[in-house]
Amino acid sequence: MAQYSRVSGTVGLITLQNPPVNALCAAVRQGIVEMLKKALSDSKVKSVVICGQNGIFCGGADIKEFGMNMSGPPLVQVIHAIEDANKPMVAAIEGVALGGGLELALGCHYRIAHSKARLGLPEVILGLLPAAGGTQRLPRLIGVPAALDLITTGRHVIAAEALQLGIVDQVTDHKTVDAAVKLAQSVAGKPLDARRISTYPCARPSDLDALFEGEMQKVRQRARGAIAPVACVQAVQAAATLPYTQGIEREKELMVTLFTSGQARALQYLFFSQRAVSKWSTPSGARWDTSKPGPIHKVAVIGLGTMGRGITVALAQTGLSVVAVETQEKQLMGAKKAVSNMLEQGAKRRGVAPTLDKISYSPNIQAIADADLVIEAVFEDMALKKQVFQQLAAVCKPGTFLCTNTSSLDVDQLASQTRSPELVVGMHFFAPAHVMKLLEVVYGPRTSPQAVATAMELGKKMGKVSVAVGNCQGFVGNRMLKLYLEQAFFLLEEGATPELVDRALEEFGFAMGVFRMSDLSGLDVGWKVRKGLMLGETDVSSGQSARIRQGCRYSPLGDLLCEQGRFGQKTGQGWYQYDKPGGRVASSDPWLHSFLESYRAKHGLVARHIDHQEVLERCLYAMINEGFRILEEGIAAGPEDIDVIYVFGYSWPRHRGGPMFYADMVGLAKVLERLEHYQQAHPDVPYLQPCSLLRRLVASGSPPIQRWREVIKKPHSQL
Ligand SMILES: CCCCCCCCCCCCC[C@H](O)CC(=O)SCCNC(=O)CCNC(=O)[C@H](O)C(C)(C)COP(=O)(O)OP(=O)(O)OC[C@H]1O[C@@H](n2cnc3c(N)ncnc32)[C@H](O)[C@@H]1OP(=O)(O)O
Ligand SMILES: NC(=O)c1ccc[n+]([C@@H]2O[C@H](COP(=O)([O-])OP(=O)(O)OC[C@H]3O[C@@H](n4cnc5c(N)ncnc54)[C@H](O)[C@@H]3O)[C@@H](O)[C@H]2O)c1
Repeated sequence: MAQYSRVSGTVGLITLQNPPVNALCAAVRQGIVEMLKKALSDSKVKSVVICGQNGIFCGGADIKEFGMNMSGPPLVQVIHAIEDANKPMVAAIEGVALGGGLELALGCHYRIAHSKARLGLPEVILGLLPAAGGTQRLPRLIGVPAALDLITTGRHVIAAEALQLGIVDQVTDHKTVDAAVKLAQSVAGKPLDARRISTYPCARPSDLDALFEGEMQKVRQRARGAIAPVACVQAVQAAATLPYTQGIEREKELMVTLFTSGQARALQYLFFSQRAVSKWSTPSGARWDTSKPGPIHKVAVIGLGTMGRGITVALAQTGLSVVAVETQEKQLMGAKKAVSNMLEQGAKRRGVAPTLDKISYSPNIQAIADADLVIEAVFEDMALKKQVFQQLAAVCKPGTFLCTNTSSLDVDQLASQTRSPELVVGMHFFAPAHVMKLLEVVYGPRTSPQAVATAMELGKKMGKVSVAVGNCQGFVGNRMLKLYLEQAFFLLEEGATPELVDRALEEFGFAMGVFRMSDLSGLDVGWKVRKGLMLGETDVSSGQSARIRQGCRYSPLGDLLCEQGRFGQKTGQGWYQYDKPGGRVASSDPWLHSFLESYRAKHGLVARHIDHQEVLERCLYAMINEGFRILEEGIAAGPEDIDVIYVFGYSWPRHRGGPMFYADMVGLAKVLERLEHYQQAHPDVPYLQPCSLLRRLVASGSPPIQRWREVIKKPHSQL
C-alpha cells in the first residue's frame, strides 16, 4: 500500500500503491506513517520524496470508505506528520494530485509536478470540503481569492497554472521522480521552518469582509441549494481570520456537517453512477466488456439544423473527419457559417487551433458513401426519416453504422428500412449538442452488441456521458419528461400560475422551472410532437371535451398558446412575456393570467390553492413512477442510468442525486402513499397509478437504491 526504498544513496522514496488512482484508503495512510518513520530514522537518508505508482500521484481520499466505518490513521494527522518531519519532504506529482492527494502534497515542504499533471481540490463536487487541511493551507500558500476559486469550483489546474499560482515549486517535462530526487538532494540540510505552509500567515486583502460577502452571494446563487460550496467559503474564511489550529477545527466541524448530509451521499452516488453507466449491459446479454466497437474514422451528419450543427462541431472537435449533408441550400450556407463560428469560439476558449478542415459539406447524400458511421438529424417526421434511412441503406458502404438523433420516434421502424437492422442504433444528443454532456444510446431488439459498443465508444470520445437504453417512445429522458410537463399543465388548470410552479421547482434546485424552460426551448417543439401523436388537435365531431384525448385527461393549454403564435422566447411571448422576440428576461404576463381564468371558466374548473409541496409531488412523483416502469420494462438497466440521464441531460439538481435517488431519500413508502393519494384524486390520469415495481420494492422493505436491481430481477410471481 506504500513502499519504501532508498535512491541515489541519500533520498528516501515513499511510493503510494493503490491502483487505479492510489486513493488514500486506511492501508495507504497506515503505510505512509510506517514508511515515513523508516525514512526519518534512516541516518543515511537526508531528504524524502513521495510519489505514486503507475504515473499517478494520488486521486484523494478513498471515496468508497466514506460510507463505512473509518479505520486507520486520520489523513489530517498523516499530513501533519509529513509537515513536521525534520528532513525535507518533496511531492513528485504525476498524473493527478486531487483532493486529499493535493492536501498530502501541500503537507510536503516542496512540490514538483510533471507538465501534464492536473491538480485540484474537487471535494465540493462530492458534497464535501478539503478537510485534511486543504482549506487552511491553500489560502496561506496562494492567497484567499485564488484559493476560493479552486475550492468552491473544484476545478482542476494543469501544472503550468499550478506553477503560476504558486501551488508547485517546479514543473518538469522529464521523469518526475528523477527530477524530484534531484530537488530533494539540492534541499537536503536546508532549514524547513519557512517551508511549513501551516505556519504561514494568511495574507488578508484589505476588503476582506466585502470579499467574503461577495463570494458568499456568488456561491449561493450558483449552488441552487447545495450546501458544500457555502461551507467551502466558510472554511476559507476561517483560514483568513483564525490561527491555523482554530481554522483546522472549524474545517473539521464544517466537514462533519457535510459528511453526514444527504447531499454528500447524493453526489457520491452520482460519482459512482457516472462511472457505472459506462459498464453497460442489455437484457439480451450484450455487455461493455464483451462487445468490441467498430473502428470509426469518418462520420456523416445528415440535416444541419439545430442538432446537426452541434453534432458536427462536437465530432470535429474530437478530431474525426465529418461529411455534413443538408439539402436546403440556404440552411447549408447558414450551417457552414454557424459551425465555423462555433469551432472558432471553442478553439479560442481552449487555446487550440480550430478544426475547420475536418469538415466537408454537401447538398448530396452520395457524398457519405465512405463514412463509417452516419448520424441522421433531419426533421422529427417518421415518413421523412424512413425515406432517409432507405437512402442510407442504398448509398453507404457495407458495415456502416446508421444512427438516428430522433428524440422520440421508434428506432426499430427506422432499422426495418435497411438491409442491416443490426447496424442501426439511436444516438440521442441534447441541445446544444456540442455543449450538453448527455448521450442516450438507444438499442432495439435487432441492434448488434457491436453497434451499441460503437455508439458508446464514440460518445466517450466526444466527451459525452453515454447511457445505453432500450427503445420506447421518448426513450428514458423524454418519456419521463412528458409526464412532468403534463402535471405542470394540469396544475395550471387547477389554479396554479406558471410563476408558482416555476418557483417551487427552482427552490427545489432546477436552474429553471418547467415553464421558463419551455419558453426557452420553444413551445412549438412539443406542439409538433403532440400533433404527430394526434394529441394536439380536438376532434370536435366526437363530442369529447378538449380536455380528454384517447380516453385520458389532456390539457390543451400549450396547444392554445401555440395557436396564438406564442412560442416562448423566440416570439417574445409564451408562458411569460419578454421585452422583444428573442428576449431572455421573463416577466409575468397579465394576458396569460386572464387567459387561464377564462380557460378555467370555460371548462367549469374552480381554481383552488396549490402549494409548493403539491407542485413537487405531482410533477416529480409522476416522473419517478414512470422511472419505475422504465426499470420494470428493462428499458434502463438500473436506477443509476435514469439518474445520470436526468442530471446530465435535464439539469436535475446534482445535490439531489437524480429522480430515483430522490425517491430513495424521500422514502419509497411515502412516494407510494402520495401517488395513491393523487391517483384517487385524479382517476382520469392513469399513469398516476403506482407502478408494480414500486409496490414490490415497498413490500420488500424499501431496500436502499443500490439493492433495487435484486428486486427488479425477481419474477413478479414472488410478490
Ligand atoms: C460521523 C462522521 C464523521 C465525519 C468525519 C469526517 C472526517 C473525514 C476526514 C476525511 C478527510 C478527507 C479529506 C479529503 O479532502 C477528501 C477527499 O480527498 S475526497 C476525494 C477527492 N478526489 C476526487 O474527487 C477525485 C475523484 N476521481 C477522479 O476525478 C477521477 O477518477 C480521476 C482521479 C481524475 C481519474 O479519472 P479516470 O482516469 O477517468 O478514471 P475513473 O474516473 O474512471 O476512475 C477509475 C476508477 O477509480 C475509482 N476512483 C477514482 N477516484 C477515486 C477515489 N478518490 N476513491 C475511490 N475510488 C476512486 C473510480 O470509481 C473508478 O473505479 P470504478 O468506479 O470504475 O470501479
Ligand atoms: N432541437 C432539439 O432540441 C432536439 C434535441 C434532441 C434531438 N432532436 C432531434 O434531432 C432531429 C433534428 O432536430 P433539429 O431541431 O435539429 O431540427 P431542425 O428543424 O433544426 O433541422 C432539421 C434539418 O434537416 C434538414 N433536412 C430535412 N430533410 C433532409 C434530408 N433529406 N437530407 C438532409 N437534410 C435534411 C432540414 O433542412 C433542416 O435543416 C429531430 O429528430 C429532433 O427530434 C432535437
